[in-house]
Amino acid sequence: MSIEFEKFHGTGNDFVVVDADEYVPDRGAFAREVCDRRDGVRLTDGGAADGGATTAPTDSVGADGALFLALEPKFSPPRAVMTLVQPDGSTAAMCGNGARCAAKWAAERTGADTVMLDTQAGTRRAEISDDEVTIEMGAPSFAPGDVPLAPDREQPLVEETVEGVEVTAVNTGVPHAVAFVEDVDEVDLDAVAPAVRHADAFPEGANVTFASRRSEAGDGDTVAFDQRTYERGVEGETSACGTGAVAIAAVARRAGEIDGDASVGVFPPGGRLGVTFRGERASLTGPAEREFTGEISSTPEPRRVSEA
Ligand SMILES: N[C@@H](CCC[C@H](N)C(=O)O)C(=O)O
Repeated sequence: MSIEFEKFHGTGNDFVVVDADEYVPDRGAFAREVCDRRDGVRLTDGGAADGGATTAPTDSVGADGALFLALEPKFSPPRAVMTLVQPDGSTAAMCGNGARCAAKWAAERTGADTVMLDTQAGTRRAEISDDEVTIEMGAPSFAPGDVPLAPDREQPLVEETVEGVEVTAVNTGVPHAVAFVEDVDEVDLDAVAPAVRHADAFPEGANVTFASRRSEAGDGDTVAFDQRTYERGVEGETSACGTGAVAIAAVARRAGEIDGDASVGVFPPGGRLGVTFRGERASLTGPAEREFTGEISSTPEPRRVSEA
């Protein structure tokens, strides 16, 4: 069995995009296989890709997740149902950069410049231009039940020490523990983030996002932050995280560090993301690009639990 895919990235956060009509009986097993940075999707010459043909390690690309997209083009604007399956086989309710890639994918198929995306975190409107996609991200929530925090917790977790790191917990579609530090590049993410990601405070886990404020903002931004995020499901650092960028802006806003209408530039290792607010609702802007298309030569079949 072989299936077609497209490889996209949003500010360096990269995804294998699969039309939901393709036969993938076990999405978790598929994502574990194709996202593997060593043995997953690989580039071959001429920009095509094949899941099993190439062996040169320098050509390995993997991905931060597999996006399954079900297009419903008969609506105006067109809609797509987005499901993100992560490299560990788990499903995430929302992905800011993945949603921007999904919107670009749907726009390329339909010619529309507005797309509605149905995610597990809600329906999100996306506006697509030549080089950027802006997506509505909803209202970030600090409420203990929304993050979620431990069931006996009644107050938001704000500037509290969790596993040695002072964090604020917010849900921007998925949970984030946000820590402001002097310099994100000084943080040993692999050493400190896993304990926070798995802390009892977060019964469903959390993405761990570090931020430091830049002394100057540019590009029309009112304020700018550097970002590094350790992602749940990837279990490592990614080049960018859209929900993390919104989380930084939301926590800074809650702390009164930025004005309600500020245009916030967030700089993960992969580039720049823009965050703005209309009332309590956030929007996320950044580049989304198709890198190449290909076929994956084998589709993992569902495994019995005893084989897993
Ligand atoms: N990279 C994403 C976030 C994906 C979900 C996350 N790993 C989780 O499990 O919550 C983004 O751009 O927002």
